[in-house]
Amino acid sequence: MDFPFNVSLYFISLFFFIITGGLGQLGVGLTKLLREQFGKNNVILSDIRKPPNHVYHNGPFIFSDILDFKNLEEIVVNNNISWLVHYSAVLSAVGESNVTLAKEVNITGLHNILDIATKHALRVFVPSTIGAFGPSSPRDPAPELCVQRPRTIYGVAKVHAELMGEYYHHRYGLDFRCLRYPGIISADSQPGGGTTDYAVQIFHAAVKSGCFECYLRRDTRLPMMYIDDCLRATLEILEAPAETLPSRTYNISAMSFTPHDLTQEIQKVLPDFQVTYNVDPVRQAIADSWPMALEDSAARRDWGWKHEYDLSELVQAMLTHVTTGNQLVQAN
Ligand SMILES: NC(=O)c1ccc[n+]([C@@H]2O[C@H](COP(=O)([O-])OP(=O)(O)OC[C@H]3O[C@@H](n4cnc5c(N)ncnc54)[C@H](O)[C@@H]3O)[C@@H](O)[C@H]2O)c1
Ligand SMILES: C[C@@H](O)[C@H](N)C(=O)O
Repeated sequence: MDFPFNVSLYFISLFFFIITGGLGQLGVGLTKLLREQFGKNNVILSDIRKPPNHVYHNGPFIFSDILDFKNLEEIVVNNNISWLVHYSAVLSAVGESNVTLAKEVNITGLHNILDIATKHALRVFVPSTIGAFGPSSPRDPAPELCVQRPRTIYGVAKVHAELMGEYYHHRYGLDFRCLRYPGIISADSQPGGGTTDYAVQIFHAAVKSGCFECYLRRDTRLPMMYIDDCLRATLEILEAPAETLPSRTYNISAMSFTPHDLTQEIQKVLPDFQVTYNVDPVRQAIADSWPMALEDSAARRDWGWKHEYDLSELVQAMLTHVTTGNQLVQAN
């Protein structure tokens, strides 16, 4: 039978997305990717902050505080939302300096998201993190299933999110999907107060001043990923047919490195670049409790996950973006 239009596109366009906490390091990039795939007006970016002009003019933006249940529910209903990507969070370092806020946003906020998603039959994506592991988890690598006793409020809330999402999936049939992201490295968006932020800041310092003071010890090895890989993985798990997902929470991995490894790789391009170390005991203790690598064979097997950026490609991409971005700023 012939159809007068492309049936797969027709079905795809039935998805309407909202991204919570979308003005952070990851949300604007994911919004761009989703809009390319599902249409500009079918993806609403939301946050509690005012967006910069280029974001405001690029597609639908709305104020949404995840702690305001009624307001969020109204947005979901009025916009016929079918997919909720939950990016709002208080990250690891900021969480330790404001535990009350982290509990509210990362635990109470998550409850609101899961209840609204269940009530209105939404699909929901909630990212987890390497921070969901703790000092008693296997560290090199951390498998999908193992002891998870994190020592940060951020990590405790993420384990709670994984378990609650999976519980709602089994109990109420909620289509819950979750990836444990490594530390994410991006050029044109700034990190929001985590332990892995140094791996973004170092590139800006290398290009701007040629020197950087690192708050982690030179031998602190952590799993990391370039933002393009992270966002593509996210799109891939959103698009994966439900029957291909025997798990609802997957590790994804790309590379692991120390500040010293990263410095040496940057020095291949900028030989005069210098790094000094001034260890912050809070962030060092967090990093020491996290895995050095993630084991991600289930994602590779179940939905074909494959990273594209290793350390050398990451450094080339970041230096190119940061340098070009700086030149654009100077030219304007
Ligand atoms: N960036 C990483 O390296 C990384 C790694 C692992 C997991 N993750 C997870 O990915 C998600 C996105 O991370 P990110 O780096 O973009 O975070 P971010 O800290 O940069 O941004 C979080 C956003 O949440 C918003 N927010 C805070 N309170 C809110 C509230 N009450 N209502 C609505 N929005 C609120 C903030 O305004 C901010 O824009 C988070 O869940 C984070 O835990 C990030
Ligand atoms: C790793 C991740 O969850 C975040 N970048 C943090 O350091 O808190």
